[in-house]
Amino acid sequence: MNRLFPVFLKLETLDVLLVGGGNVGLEKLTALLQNSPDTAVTVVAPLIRDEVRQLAGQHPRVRLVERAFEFRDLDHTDLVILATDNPALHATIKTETRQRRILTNVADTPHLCDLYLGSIVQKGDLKIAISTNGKSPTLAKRLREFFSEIIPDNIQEILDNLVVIRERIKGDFQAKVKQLNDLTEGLVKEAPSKDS
Ligand SMILES: C[C@@]1(CC(=O)O)c2cc3[nH]c(cc4nc(cc5[nH]c(cc(n2)[C@H]1CCC(=O)O)[C@@](C)(CC(=O)O)[C@@H]5CCC(=O)O)C(CC(=O)O)=C4CCC(=O)O)c(CCC(=O)O)c3CC(=O)O
Ligand SMILES: NC(=O)C1=CN([C@@H]2O[C@H](COP(=O)(O)OP(=O)(O)OC[C@H]3O[C@@H](n4cnc5c(N)ncnc54)[C@H](O)[C@@H]3O)[C@@H](O)[C@H]2O)C=CC1
Repeated sequence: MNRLFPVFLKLETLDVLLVGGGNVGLEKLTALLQNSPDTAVTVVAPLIRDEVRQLAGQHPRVRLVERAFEFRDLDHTDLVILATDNPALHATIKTETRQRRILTNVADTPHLCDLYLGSIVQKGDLKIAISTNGKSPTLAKRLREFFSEIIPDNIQEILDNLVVIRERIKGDFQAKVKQLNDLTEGLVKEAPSKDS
């Protein structure tokens, strides 16, 4: 059983610290900004890759701090992602964030993580987060590709229509729930095959 509890964070209301600006840092920053482009992210690292700089250039709330991590970087931080090439530093920072009760993801180090990043399917307002319980991020990535392919492109249209219908339906809560369930029943029923 996978005991992780999934949530959808309003990341744009939080202050995120990313320690490390190399390949792994770039991957994590990309994941954050693809989902929540206006997030305030402070990237701290002595060496920052050009791709990270480019990304920061496109996102005004990303701040680059070109020096080694200092404990004061944890002040006024809600969420920390560690992505340096220094595992001993990760362990030291994690001890401090634990004490300060700041949730922390340590890239590629499940036993130090309070949370894992998921593989994310995005189609307009629809978002599906996938976890393999840390067993195979590659399978999570393949499943993302699979779901992106099979979810119809008009899903946003369906959602937009449902918003209108949802606002229009009168009556008590139970009646509203029933109507919405009846309306959407066909969406999950298999389409009849040609010879049936
Ligand atoms: C536990 C977790 C913690 C965390 O990092 O958050 C973790 C851990 C580790 N990742 C490792 C490696 C790789 N990670 C990826 C990719 C992704 N990894 C992501 C999440 C997670 N990775 C969390 C669990 C998620 C879950 O439950 O499934 C994704 C989903 C989200 C994201 O990072 O944004 C993103 C895909 C996004 C997408 O494309 O959809 C690839 C594939 C690739 O890049 O093509 C590889 C190389 C192939 C391989 O090794 O499988 C290693 C070994 C490192 C080493 O060998 O040193 C560890 C450590 C270990 O397993 O012990
Ligand atoms: N590149 C990849 O896809 C993978 C990398 N790894 C491992 O992950 C680790 C990181 O890899 P990369 O991102 O490729 O390394 P990298 O060398 O590209 O980046 C390391 C980053 O950490 C920063 N850093 C180092 N000391 C710091 C400090 N004291 N404070 C703040 N920042 C500091 C550097 O300035 C740099 O920005 C390595 O140990 C690597 O072996 C594991 C699996 C895949």
